[in-house]
Amino acid sequence: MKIAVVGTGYVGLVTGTCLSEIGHTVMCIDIDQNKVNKMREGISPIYEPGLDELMIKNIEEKRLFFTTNHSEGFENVDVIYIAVGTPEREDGSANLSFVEQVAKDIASHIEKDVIVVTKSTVPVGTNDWIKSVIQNNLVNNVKVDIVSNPEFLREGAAIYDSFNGDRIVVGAENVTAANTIGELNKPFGIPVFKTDIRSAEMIKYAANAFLATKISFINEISNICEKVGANVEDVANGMGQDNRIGSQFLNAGIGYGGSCFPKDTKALVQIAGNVDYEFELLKGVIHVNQKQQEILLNKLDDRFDSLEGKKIAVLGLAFKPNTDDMREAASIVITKYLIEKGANVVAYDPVAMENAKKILDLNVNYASNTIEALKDADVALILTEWNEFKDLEIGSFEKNMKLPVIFDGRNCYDPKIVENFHVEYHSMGRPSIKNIHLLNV
Ligand SMILES: NC(=O)c1ccc[n+]([C@@H]2O[C@H](COP(=O)([O-])OP(=O)(O)OC[C@H]3O[C@@H](n4cnc5c(N)ncnc54)[C@H](O)[C@@H]3O)[C@@H](O)[C@H]2O)c1
Ligand SMILES: O=c1ccn([C@@H]2O[C@H](COP(=O)(O)OP(=O)(O)O[C@H]3O[C@H](CO)[C@@H](O)[C@H](O)[C@H]3O)[C@@H](O)[C@H]2O)c(=O)[nH]1
Repeated sequence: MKIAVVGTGYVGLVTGTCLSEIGHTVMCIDIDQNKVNKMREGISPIYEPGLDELMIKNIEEKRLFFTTNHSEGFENVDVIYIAVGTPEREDGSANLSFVEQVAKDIASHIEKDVIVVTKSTVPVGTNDWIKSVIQNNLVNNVKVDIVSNPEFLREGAAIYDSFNGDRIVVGAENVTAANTIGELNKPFGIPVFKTDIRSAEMIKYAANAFLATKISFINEISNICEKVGANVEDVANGMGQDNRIGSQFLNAGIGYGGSCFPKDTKALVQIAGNVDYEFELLKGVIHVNQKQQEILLNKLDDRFDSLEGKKIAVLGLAFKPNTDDMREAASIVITKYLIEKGANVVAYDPVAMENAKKILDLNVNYASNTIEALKDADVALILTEWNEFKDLEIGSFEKNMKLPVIFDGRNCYDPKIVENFHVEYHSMGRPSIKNIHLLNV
């Protein structure tokens, strides 16, 4: 099938590349000329394991193309995917201006019947509105069917998820459109769940809100564990072995970040509010998440009289491992606070430092590796659980830091192993280890 994908952020680029990999001819359209130039050469503008290789393969096999020109991109296509951003407005609601522009672009360029598939995460009712925007602006006499096909990929595991997802959700206004999109996705070998458009739109928000709820729930349990002397990792393990609960998304830490959970939970509160329903539980989930970074900072403040002049090594800046995405990363709030307190912040992240430099306080310094960041530091804060940090010998903290005090926001180390070293180790929801009494500090 000939497909156009509009918007080549995470979702658009991964979707376009994977659809070409299963045999379709895909034209990816983006308004950003620099991005398009890079992608034509097989260079992904985002760090995503496995993506570059797959792009190059499909470009070489002449199934994957890139353009900034909508009329070229829409020429002769059977299906158009909308994958532009739906960022958060100030009141928490989703900003649909990019989607509206795409709907108008589609209306003014298509010359044959098409199915328009919305991949972007959009509030319930948006697909009906997209259809009306297209129909009100159509230049040619063609038929447009709308399908909601929300995306469930995780950054850092996007290619794996595209080929191994649990389900593909297809919300359509008629059986023919649903069947066409089901067939188009068949080579992925993933079960297709067909429903109506509004339910499909709601599934996306409900799924993200539920996962965010799991995280905030375990974070609250973690906070209680600290006070009662329990170990949240064992608690999560013991809970997760119950199949009704499941073991995933029960890692306590400094809360969820990224381009989706923070914005989508707030948008769902708005969606509910628009129909006079107060989503109390989800409001709590959002509040707990905001508090979780403060909890780490409060522990740091309790440990030291002042952070003024202290060298603080920050390990990990991205919102999660295996990505360079800094959107809503915990490191933004945490480094800002440390700088305000007069600390000397030296940060290191394996891939996110270039993006971090555009966002973080200008006073943050950057090291070129973990050991350089730890050198003579008074404190180490671990904010992202990259394997590179998890695999670090605990002895490296002891050897390189002035004062080996570690605050681990992501529970990277087994306390039983840490106990063997002269370090002070504070993690989330687990008893602290204070093994530096010999240093008399
Ligand atoms: N990032 C994720 O992991 C993820 C996962 C699932 C769903 N989603 C949802 O998918 C959507 C896209 O997210 P993203 O992170 O990929 O977005 P993004 O903001 O990273 O990228 C959007 C792209 O669209 C382009 N664009 C904007 N207007 C355009 C237009 N008129 N024509 C062509 N291109 C245009 C931009 O230049 C940009 O490259 C959002 O609704 C998001 O909530 C994201
Ligand atoms: O047990 C856990 C799991 C995750 N997180 C945090 O939650 C955030 C989100 O993690 P993850 O879900 O792995 O990454 P995303 O790429 O944001 O993916 C989520 O958001 C996407 C966009 O909507 C969806 O497509 C995915 O299904 C959904 O998992 C990150 O900050 C993680 O550190 C935790 O704190 N504890």
